Amino acid sequence: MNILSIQSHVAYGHVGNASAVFPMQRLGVEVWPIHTVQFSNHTGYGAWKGQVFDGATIDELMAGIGERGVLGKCDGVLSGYMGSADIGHAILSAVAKVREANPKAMYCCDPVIGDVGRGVFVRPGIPEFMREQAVPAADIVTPNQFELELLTDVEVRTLADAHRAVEALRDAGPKVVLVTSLITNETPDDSIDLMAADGQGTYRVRTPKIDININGAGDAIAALFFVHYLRDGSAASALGKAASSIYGLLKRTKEAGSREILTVAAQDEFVTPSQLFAPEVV
Ligand SMILES: Nc1ncnc2c1ncn2[C@@H]1O[C@H](COP(=O)(O)OP(=O)(O)O)[C@@H](O)[C@H]1O
Ligand SMILES: Cc1ncc(COP(=O)(O)O)c(C=O)c1O
Repeated sequence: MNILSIQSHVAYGHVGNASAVFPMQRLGVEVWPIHTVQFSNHTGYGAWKGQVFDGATIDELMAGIGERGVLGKCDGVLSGYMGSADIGHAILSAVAKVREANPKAMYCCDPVIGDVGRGVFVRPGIPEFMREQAVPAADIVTPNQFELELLTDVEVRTLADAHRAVEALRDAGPKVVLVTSLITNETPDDSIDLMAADGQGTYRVRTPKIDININGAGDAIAALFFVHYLRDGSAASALGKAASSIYGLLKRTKEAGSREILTVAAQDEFVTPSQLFAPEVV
């Protein structure tokens, strides 16, 4: 399997492609990473150095890959944090090129806009771009609860609200939705939920909440969910596997007291999670 992964990259630590690429490789996937930025470290540190690339750079790399004649072998495109609408347009043009060469290729869009604690943290224009262009073009989307609410205008307080919002998002285009970090009024204080739907059903996984606040978990779970969905063709199966792997990864990270997720040291969690969480139909 070959996946084109267009995301931010950091030299030190694990967010964006630096969080998503290795877990996919560890699962045996050939990954073609294109970086939208190259920073020293993630922005959670408050200071960083490096460059933001532009749409033309992505177009150029896509043209080069196209010249190798391999786009027909690309099974999927994964995108994350976009940086600017210009980069967003280049990502959608990359998706179109891949689909032209392989009509069966899927596009998984992590519609990074913000989260419940921080609010919107992307540049002006990006929320509208996600809503009007990226989400309708995607086969799979992986919003957190904040992004789900923003993209659908549905306030999610109950499980029924979550169902309504997920169906509204599916009506907008993507047939598969994974909601991360979902807290409804039914979620116990010591737990965190994930929900996934694919038209065959809607499923939930509930794991313990770990006392850790870390960057890059969303990037890794979107990558794992995408790979497992492409392989298994089932949101329930992909949800159970991806959620179990991320829980194991974060548990090991907490035990080690690390500021960065243990993408390398805890890599066995990607293949054989130490604890398996089975999805329930909701
Ligand atoms: N503190 C935590 N405890 C348990 N699981 C967590 C925790 N933080 C993140 N996760 C897991 O990682 C997933 C992705 O995290 P999320 O916060 O949505 O990503 P990000 O903010 O990095 O995009 C969550 O759905 C959850 O399964
Ligand atoms: C460049 C870059 N990409 C991606 C991320 C992903 O962060 P998070 O997992 O918190 O959404 C961050 C977070 O700091 C970042 O700095």
